[in-house]
Amino acid sequence: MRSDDTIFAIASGYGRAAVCIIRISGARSRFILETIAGSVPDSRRASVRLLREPASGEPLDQALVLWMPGPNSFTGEDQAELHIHGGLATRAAILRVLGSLEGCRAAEAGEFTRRAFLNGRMDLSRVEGLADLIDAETEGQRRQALLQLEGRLGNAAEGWREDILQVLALIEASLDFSDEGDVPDGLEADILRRLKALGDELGRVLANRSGERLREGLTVVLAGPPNAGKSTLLNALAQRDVAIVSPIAGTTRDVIEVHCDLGGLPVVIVDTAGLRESGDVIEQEGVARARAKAEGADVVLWLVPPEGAASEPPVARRLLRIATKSDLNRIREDCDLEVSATTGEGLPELIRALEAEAEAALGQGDALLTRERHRRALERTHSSIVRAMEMLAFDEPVELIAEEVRLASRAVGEITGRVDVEHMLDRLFSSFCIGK
Ligand SMILES: Nc1nc2c(ncn2[C@@H]2O[C@H](COP(=O)(O)OP(=O)(O)OP(=O)(O)O)[C@@H](O)[C@H]2O)c(=O)[nH]1
Ligand SMILES: [K+]
Ligand SMILES: [Mg+2]
Repeated sequence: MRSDDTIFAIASGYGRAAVCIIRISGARSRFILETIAGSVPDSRRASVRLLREPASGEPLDQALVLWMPGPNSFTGEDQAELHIHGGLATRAAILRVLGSLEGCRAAEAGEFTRRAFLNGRMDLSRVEGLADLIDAETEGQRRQALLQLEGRLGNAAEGWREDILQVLALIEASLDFSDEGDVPDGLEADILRRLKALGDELGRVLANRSGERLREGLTVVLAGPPNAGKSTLLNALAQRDVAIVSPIAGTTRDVIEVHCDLGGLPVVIVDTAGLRESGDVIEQEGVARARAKAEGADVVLWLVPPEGAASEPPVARRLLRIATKSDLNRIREDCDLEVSATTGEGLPELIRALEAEAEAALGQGDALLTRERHRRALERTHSSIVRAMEMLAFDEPVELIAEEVRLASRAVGEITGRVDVEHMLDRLFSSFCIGK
């Protein structure tokens, strides 16, 4: 695979459709339009063209054609789009012709966006925002992904990096003033103040985990004794026949997950094996998985059947006790809610309770971090800042403190995928030259 190939791909999804959009990017985009569309339309003006097989001149389709020269295109390269008719034979014919042209090939997954990143059109955080936007299944996820695509995290990370580099410049500048090799007192207070403000801010950002949860969904685990009605309730909540239901205790062994949209927030509902001692090794494994799932869950719904629960509920962050099969009219005490999956009684209340849990855990989308990757980079940034403050307090050598601050700038740069830290330092120091 060559990175200077011109690539093409269907951008509008597969299957029969009214219109199919083929996206093209690379140096031969103009040549492709000249070859199959006869001529290149005005830049960024949708124009109708008859597409022809280059060798025979035979018509392939009537299409809307776009020409978007670089560098102000999505990928930064010359780009074209063919809006063709969405029939399977039409698209197959045009893809075949494109593939037969020299220097042109089908794109790999993510290759358009990879080129956009490599050409500096998008930083890594925006690339991730774009991926999340395409995957977004709920309103909350859509909003969060769009904010990230628009650069909310990327801009914040760039701002932190600029602050860190300013501190670094001050530390390096103090080399010129200091005889003892440590930071002179006059500068030390200023540097400490800046580091402290930054450390506090990053600490606040790290404390908010709702962005990652919103991206992945709130996990709600259905747990309880065998035959409590877990699988029946899962099917009722999912409004689909996902899990096998039977009067036989020990029906469910595997962990079954269903993604739901509750009030615009993503919730993953997990059905598990009924908790009991069992001689059956497969059921034992199911029970072990059920316990592990419950322990990692955001919310456990502990299902209590009419005959009561023989075992204790698992350890959980949040636990709601749900009396099941309320149509059987047996009173259970100490339950938060009563439901009947058979009649639907209590289901709206249960859904509202879950919506409230999701709202509380996922917040209003004000979190900056949406992935473990961001968190790890920012944690390293934060600990380097804290260490640099300690080193300053202990009058350690300037060079060592500078190195620690440099580590912080590199770690925060990973969020946007910036690698040219050194270049940035060059620019900064050229405008910051003191005395020499
Ligand atoms: N009357 C009544 N019966 C129910 C209700 N929910 C489930 N049942 C019945 O209870 C039995 C067990 O239901 P399941 O959903 O398989 O229970 P489970 O907790 O998943 O059981 P295991 O997977 O074996 O642990 C089945 O016969 C269901 O039809 C309900 O709301 N009312
Ligand atoms: K069952
Ligand atoms: Mg079950």
